[in-house]
Amino acid sequence: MDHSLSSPLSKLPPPLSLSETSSILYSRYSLRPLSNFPNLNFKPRTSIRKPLLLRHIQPVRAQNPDQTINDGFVLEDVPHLTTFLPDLPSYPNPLQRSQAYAIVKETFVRPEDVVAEKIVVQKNSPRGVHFRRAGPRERVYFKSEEVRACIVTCGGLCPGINTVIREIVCGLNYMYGVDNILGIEGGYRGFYSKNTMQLTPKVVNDIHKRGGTFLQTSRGGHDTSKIVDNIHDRGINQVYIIGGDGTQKGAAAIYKEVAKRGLQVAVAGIPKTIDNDIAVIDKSFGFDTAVEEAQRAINAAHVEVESVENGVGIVKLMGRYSGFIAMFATLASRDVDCCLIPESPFYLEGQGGLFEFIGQRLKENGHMVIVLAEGAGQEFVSQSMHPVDEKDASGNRLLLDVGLWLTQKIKDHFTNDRTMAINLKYIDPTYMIRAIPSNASDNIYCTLLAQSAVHGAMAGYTGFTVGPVNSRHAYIPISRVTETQNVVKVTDRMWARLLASTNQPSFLRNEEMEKA
Ligand SMILES: Nc1ncnc2c1ncn2[C@@H]1O[C@H](COP(=O)(O)OP(=O)(O)OP(=O)(O)O)[C@@H](O)[C@H]1O
Ligand SMILES: O=P(O)(O)OC[C@H]1O[C@](O)(CO)[C@@H](O)[C@@H]1O
Ligand SMILES: [Mg+2]
Repeated sequence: MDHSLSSPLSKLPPPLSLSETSSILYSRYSLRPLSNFPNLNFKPRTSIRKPLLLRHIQPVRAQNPDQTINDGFVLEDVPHLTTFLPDLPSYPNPLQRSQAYAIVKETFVRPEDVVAEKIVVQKNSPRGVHFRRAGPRERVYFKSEEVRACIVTCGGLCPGINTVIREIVCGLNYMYGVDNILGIEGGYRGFYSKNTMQLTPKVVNDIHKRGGTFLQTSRGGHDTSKIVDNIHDRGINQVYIIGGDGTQKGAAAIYKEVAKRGLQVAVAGIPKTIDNDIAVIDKSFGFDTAVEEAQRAINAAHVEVESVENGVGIVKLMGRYSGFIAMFATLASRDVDCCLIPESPFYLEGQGGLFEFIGQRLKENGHMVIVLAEGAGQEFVSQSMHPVDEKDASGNRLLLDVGLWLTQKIKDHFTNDRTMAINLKYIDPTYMIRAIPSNASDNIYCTLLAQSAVHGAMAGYTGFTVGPVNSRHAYIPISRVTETQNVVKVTDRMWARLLASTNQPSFLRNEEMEKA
C-alpha cells in the first residue's frame, strides 16, 4: 500500500465557476471515459446546481456512429474541508491496519467511483447526474486521537435511530480508533441548552434494541450561530446530524457557518424520516419497519371487520405530505380494499365516490378495510372543522385528524342512507409504529449509513448527506435532499399497481386526468 501519496487535493485545478465547469464537463470530458480522468474526482469543488449544468450539456456523437457516446456526465459533488482550508494535512487511513479490512481486496473506494442518479437510460440519453460513491478513502484529514465527534438527533421519531447512533460510535471507535464522542441531548437546542454525554461502544452497546432515540430529540430551537459557537467552544470537529428534511436544512446552515468561520469541522447528515419523503435516496431507514408494523394494525382491522356484519375498518398511518407508508402497507397486505393518500384526491358523495365504493364492497364481501395516510383529504377536514392554522415548533403545519373525520362521515352517511347498517372500527397505530425498534433489514441499512457517514467525515468531506442511490451508498450535497420532498407520483406505475391490486376507484375526474 502506498502511504506516501501526496494529498490528492493538491492536484486540484483552481475552483471552477459554474459556466467553466459545465463547459469543461462538456468539451474536455465528454469524449473520453471517466476512468481517463483521475482528477474528475475533485471537480467541481463547489456544490453546483444540477439543472443548470444539464442545460449546458448537449449530446455528442462518437467517432463510431453506431455508438452514441456517454456524454453529458455531471458530478454533483459535495464540499471538502480543503475547499476552505487548502493547507489541511492528510494522513494514511488507519483502516489500512484494520483487522476487519485485512483481506478485503479493495479497501478504499476509488476516487473516480461515482453513483448514477438514474439507472434506467436510453441508448442516446446523456449520462446525467452522478454522486460521489460513499466509503473509505486512502487518505484521511483527521488524526484519530484529535477527533472530537458529536451526534445529535432531531425531528420526529423513526425506527432505527438508535442503531445509527450505535454504529457511528462503534464505527468511529473500531475502524478509526476515535474515542472522543459526545452525544448532544434533545436535538439542535441541546447544543446550547443541555449537557452532553460521553458515548462509547459500551454505553451504546444495547441501544439498537430500543425504539426512540437514546439522545432524545426536539423540534424547533435551531440557532445556527449559537450551535456553531458551541461546536467551536467544545472543540468538536465532526458533527453527525440524524434527522429529516428540516434537520438537513439545519445541517446545511451549520456547514455554511462553519465554512464561513474557517473551522476544521466536518458536518455529515444522516437522513431520517418515517414518511420516506427525502428526495434522491432510495428510501429512508425505518420505513421498512414501519410498513411491516403497519401490517399488524391492518390485520387487526381485518379480523375485527370480518367478524361482524358489514364491518368497515379504517387504519390511519403516518405520512404528512406523502403516502408512501400507506401505499406500501397496502401493497404488502392483501386485506386492504382502499388506500387514500394525500397525493391522490378523493371524494365521498355521488357516482364513483368513496361511499358508493364502500356500499359495493360490503355487498360483495360483507366487510372492507380502508388505509388512510394522515395527510389525505386535509382540505375536506379543514372545511368541516374551521381550524386555526397551527404549527409545531419547527414550523410544520399541524394536521387535523382525517381518521376521525372520515369515520364520522361514513357513519353519518350510512345512518342517513338506511339501506345498510354498518359496523365501523377506527384504528390509529401511528405513534405505536414510529416507536418500535428497527427490523433486521433496517438494522443493516442503518449500519451502512452510519459507517458511510464516518468514512466521509474522516476523509474530510463535509456538508453532505449520505444515502443509497440505486442501492449504492453515495455522498449527496445537502441541498439536493432538501430542495424537494419525495411524494408518491400517481402518474407512475407503482400507484397503478396498487389500484390494480385493491381494485379501488382512482377517484380521478376527467379534468384531473387531463391535468395529470
Ligand atoms: N430551514 C431550516 N433551517 C434550519 N433549521 C431548520 C430548518 N427547518 C427545520 N429546522 C430544524 O430542524 C429540526 C427538525 O426539523 P423538523 O421538526 O421539521 O423535523 P424533520 O427533521 O423534518 O424530521 P421529520 O419531519 O421526519 O420529523 C428542528 O430543530 C428545526 O428547528
Ligand atoms: O412527533 P410529532 O410532532 O407528533 O410528529 C408527527 C409527525 O412526524 C412524522 O412522523 C414525521 O416524522 C409525521 O408523519 C407526523 O405527522
Ligand atoms: Mg420533516
